[in-house]
Amino acid sequence: MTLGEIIGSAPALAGAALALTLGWALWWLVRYIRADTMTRASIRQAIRVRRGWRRLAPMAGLSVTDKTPPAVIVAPDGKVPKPKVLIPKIKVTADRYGVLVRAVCLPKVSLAEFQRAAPYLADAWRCTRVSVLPDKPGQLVIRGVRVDPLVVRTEHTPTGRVPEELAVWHLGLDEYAQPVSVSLSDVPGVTVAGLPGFGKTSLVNRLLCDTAPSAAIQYAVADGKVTYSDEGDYADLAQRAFAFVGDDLAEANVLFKRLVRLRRDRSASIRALLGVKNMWHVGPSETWPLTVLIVDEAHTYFRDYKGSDPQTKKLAALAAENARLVEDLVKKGRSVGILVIIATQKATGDAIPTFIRDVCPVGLSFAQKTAEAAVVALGEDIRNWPDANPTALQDPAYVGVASMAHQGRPGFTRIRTPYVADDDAARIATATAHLTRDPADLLNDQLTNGPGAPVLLTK
Ligand SMILES: Nc1ncnc2c1ncn2[C@@H]1O[C@H](COP(=O)(O)OP(=O)(O)OP(=O)(O)O)[C@@H](O)[C@H]1O
Repeated sequence: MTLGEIIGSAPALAGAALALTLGWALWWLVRYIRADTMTRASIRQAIRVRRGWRRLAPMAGLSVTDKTPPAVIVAPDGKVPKPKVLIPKIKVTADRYGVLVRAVCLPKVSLAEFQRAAPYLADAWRCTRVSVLPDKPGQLVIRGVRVDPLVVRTEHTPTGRVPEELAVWHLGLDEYAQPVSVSLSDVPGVTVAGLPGFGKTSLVNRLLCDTAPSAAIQYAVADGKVTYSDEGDYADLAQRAFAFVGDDLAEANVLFKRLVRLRRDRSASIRALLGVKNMWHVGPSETWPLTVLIVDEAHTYFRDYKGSDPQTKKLAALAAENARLVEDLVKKGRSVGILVIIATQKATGDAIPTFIRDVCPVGLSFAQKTAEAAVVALGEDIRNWPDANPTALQDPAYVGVASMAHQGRPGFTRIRTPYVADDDAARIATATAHLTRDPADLLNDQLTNGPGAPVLLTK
């Protein structure tokens, strides 16, 4: 191409560049207009972060001076080039809650330096909270939240579709608006505690609504707050449960025994029927469903009855046996696909006996009144994490916010759980009621009609 031709095509090139720029600007404008108010504010924030980065980074100690002279030591005019100040390259994206900044590390400007600078970045970016975590090798991800995700109420409308992953409980958003979920395949027991009216039922509703469309899960409910199944929080969900008991200790005892028998029978037959020792190696199925026992207002079933009259003694014996049976399910149920969820609003040691609480790998607590109650709910370690202590969640703004302990990980995570309306829960339960089966019947069917040698079941 000759110089003349290049000069001749310049207007066309300039036109193409202008069209591209206009197209890009239009795309951004449409994105901005279509976004909700919170996201718009974050988009403006992201622009400020990008614009101000070159000045802010050196001031926050996030730059490094490259003193090595370039290949040409002395420029033609005789001046020695100045050492170069390098600053980490960043890429900024925005969402409803704030900005996500990916930064490339430099020598001596890495995770520790960014973490040290986090409070300055939070001030400069007008964020309530900034966290810095490693991303890919040599890269970091900085999360800055403009709005505290814990105080923004969210809602969840269940789809009624079979979940892609049954054994995942999507709990909500953490304090950096990142989704938090727990894998139920690793979890034999979950405890949920908290003052009345702070969101325990809504949390359990979400699990039920999201998983109920699958035939590979069955539920049993013991609700200590009611006497009959048509009362209380689980009234609408009862149709999707293969067993339901109210506050009668003896009835609960029968249900717990029934489930311990199922646990034993599954243990005895799992190798013959599934060919594995752990159900999670093949996953739950319609014939071997994940069996979830929900014990709400657990205090009713486990509390310490004191007194020497025959009636009190009988109740004390039943309560002690109930605790032992539930402990059996939590300790030995995981590998055969039994999960126990224990909820309580009482914050005394006998609401969830410590020998049960300590074998539940996941513990959640909504607001609590006292430090002792927080320890009862989440264990002694919560004393070392004052920021995450559920006693700090008593403000009405924190209805629906829980602090979570996850065994195997240090510390606690605070989670904004979404509200699930009772009507939605009822709709899902009605639509999926036909999937309800007793797992013990399913097991017996398989043993009678299925492959493998007959297995001796417990009496
Ligand atoms: N995640 C949430 N987000 C916003 N509001 C919520 C949330 N969960 C519950 N609420 C509000 O709090 C009210 C009580 O919630 P919920 O019944 O779940 O509390 P609870 O802890 O189960 O109480 P109780 O122990 O008395 O059963 C709900 O009707 C709703 O208005």
